[in-house]
Amino acid sequence: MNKEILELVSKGEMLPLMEEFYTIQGEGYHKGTAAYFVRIGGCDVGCHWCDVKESWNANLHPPTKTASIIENATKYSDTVVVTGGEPLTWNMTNLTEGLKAKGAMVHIETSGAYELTGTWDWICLSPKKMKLPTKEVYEKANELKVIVYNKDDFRFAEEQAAKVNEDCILYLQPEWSKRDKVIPLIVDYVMKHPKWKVSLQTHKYLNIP
Ligand SMILES: C[S@@+](CC[C@H](N)C(=O)[O-])C[C@H]1O[C@@H](n2cnc3c(N)ncnc32)[C@H](O)[C@@H]1O
Ligand SMILES: Nc1nc2[nH]cc(C(=O)O)c2c(=O)[nH]1
Ligand code: SF4
Ligand SMILES: [Mg+2]
Repeated sequence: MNKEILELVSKGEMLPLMEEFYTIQGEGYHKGTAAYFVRIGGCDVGCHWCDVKESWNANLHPPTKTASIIENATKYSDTVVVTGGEPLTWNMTNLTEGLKAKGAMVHIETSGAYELTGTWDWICLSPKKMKLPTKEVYEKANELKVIVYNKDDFRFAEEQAAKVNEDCILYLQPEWSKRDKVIPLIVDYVMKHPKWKVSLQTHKYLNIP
């Protein structure tokens, strides 16, 4: 990236866009609802089971004018889900304010590991052990979505639930490759601890993006 582009990216006026697609939100509270997904490249959290590792290296994704992302997304849907990669790697103020000015509801999928920028109608916080969320995102999260890969993740889930605000909706989501093993554990756990709900990656069962 040349100096001029780097400067625009640092201001959030350009963003490394990996892909964008109109689909059905597969996970969490809004699952089943049509939404336009904007996937921004760049993440150094390093989850070994991440299902979009191709997103990690921001340099592989073309710096794209935020104004054109906004223009395009709002043609498809009045709900835009910003994901990645880790969207909070970047300054989200421009993108979210532009989308909201066009009347869109703006959601984020985030690990919460970096400063919370942008104005959001819905924050899905999916915390990761390697890089814990910031204090602000625990206070503002609308849903907490903990990925269950092994039994220790139930302990981690409770530790994270103790940090979020009291209105935050609590989900346990099986790590995809371990689903056969962990789904029975999650079902059992949710029946014993009904403040939690199950979230599945329903788009993978529907064979949609
Ligand atoms: C790819 S991440 C991108 C957004 C952000 N970096 C994050 O982790 O929240 C989108 C969502 O997918 C979840 N996820 C990623 N890989 C997964 C897997 N193998 N099984 C289940 N959920 C997964 C993440 O925890 C997150 O909730
Ligand atoms: N359909 C669909 N729903 C999703 N919910 C969160 C996703 C993500 O990767 O952030 C995702 C995704 O990739 N596809
Ligand atoms: S934080 Fe999100 S994008 Fe980054 S490695 Fe973990 S699941 Fe993947
Ligand atoms: Mg996904």
